[in-house]
Amino acid sequence: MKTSQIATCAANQFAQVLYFRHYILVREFHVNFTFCCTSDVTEPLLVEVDQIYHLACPASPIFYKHNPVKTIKTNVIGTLNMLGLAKRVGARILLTSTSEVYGDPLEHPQTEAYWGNVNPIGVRSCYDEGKRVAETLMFDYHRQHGIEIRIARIFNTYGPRMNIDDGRVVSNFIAQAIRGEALTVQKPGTQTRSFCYVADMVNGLMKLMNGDNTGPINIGNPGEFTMLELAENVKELINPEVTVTMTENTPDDPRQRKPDITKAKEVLDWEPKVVLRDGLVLMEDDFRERLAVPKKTKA
Ligand SMILES: O=C(O)[C@H]1O[C@H](OP(=O)(O)OP(=O)(O)OC[C@H]2O[C@@H](n3ccc(=O)[nH]c3=O)[C@H](O)[C@@H]2O)[C@H](O)[C@@H](O)[C@@H]1O
Repeated sequence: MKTSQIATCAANQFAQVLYFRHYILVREFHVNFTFCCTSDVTEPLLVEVDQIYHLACPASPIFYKHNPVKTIKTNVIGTLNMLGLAKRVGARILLTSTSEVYGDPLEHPQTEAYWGNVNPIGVRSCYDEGKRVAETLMFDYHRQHGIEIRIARIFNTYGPRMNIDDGRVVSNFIAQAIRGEALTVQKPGTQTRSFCYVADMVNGLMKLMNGDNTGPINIGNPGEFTMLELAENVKELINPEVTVTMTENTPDDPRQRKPDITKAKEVLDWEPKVVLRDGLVLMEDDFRERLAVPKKTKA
């Protein structure tokens, strides 16, 4: 029996990420996937589906901080609408939550049992607290109405087809290196992130959707890098001639982030396969093509 699925997307900037996720789903995993990107999930959606990938929300801090009211509406009203849809048609719904629910974590690495350290009134709160409310709504609908839910906590995803001007660190550094511009490391540069290649991420999401566990489950790559280390890797792999410049950071930037993926391994039999240096090269190829800057051939 064919399963009909939709994926939601609320903002143009996230559509790029969603697009390549969808592209990989269809081309690499050969699933039956009806892509239904509404212009705005804060409006009700009337479709008949079996599975809902609720991905909607701008994910780049620059974009979500640009319109915080719209961001939190997407997380709260958008999630309510998608849960309403799931209830009406009896669909299973997967929410892409985020490592941001752990805030600036005091536990390291982060397990799903950690409740987080989040500023409720800061400039990132529209996203962090928005996703926390979205998780709450998912579990309330599950307990009260018996909706089948799945929650993934995504840790920094990167890969080909990402918006070149997305503003997040991997796309920034790769575009800067290709253009021969200085890599902008935000201070202090010792803050860490764990970067997961998009194909690994999509594989994890699909296993979660089609498995038996509600989650929340961390989906991420435990390889942890400081932003200075990331810059050095990009420089070495893409353009050894570029410099690294230190720039001002933004409020509430988490100082460390690394997923404990024990649960994903046990429950989903999933772990990431692509190491950062391989993923960066795959992303470089795609960015070079779109920026029309071919790789220099050695003389
Ligand atoms: O994937 C996640 O877990 C979450 O992380 C992101 O937030 P963040 O990790 O802060 O994403 P970036 O903007 O890529 O920043 C990562 C680090 O790089 C630094 N950075 C960013 C941009 C830049 O040009 N240079 C630079 O050093 C930032 O200060 C930060 O410490 C977003 O909030 C969400 O997309 C997502 O849910």
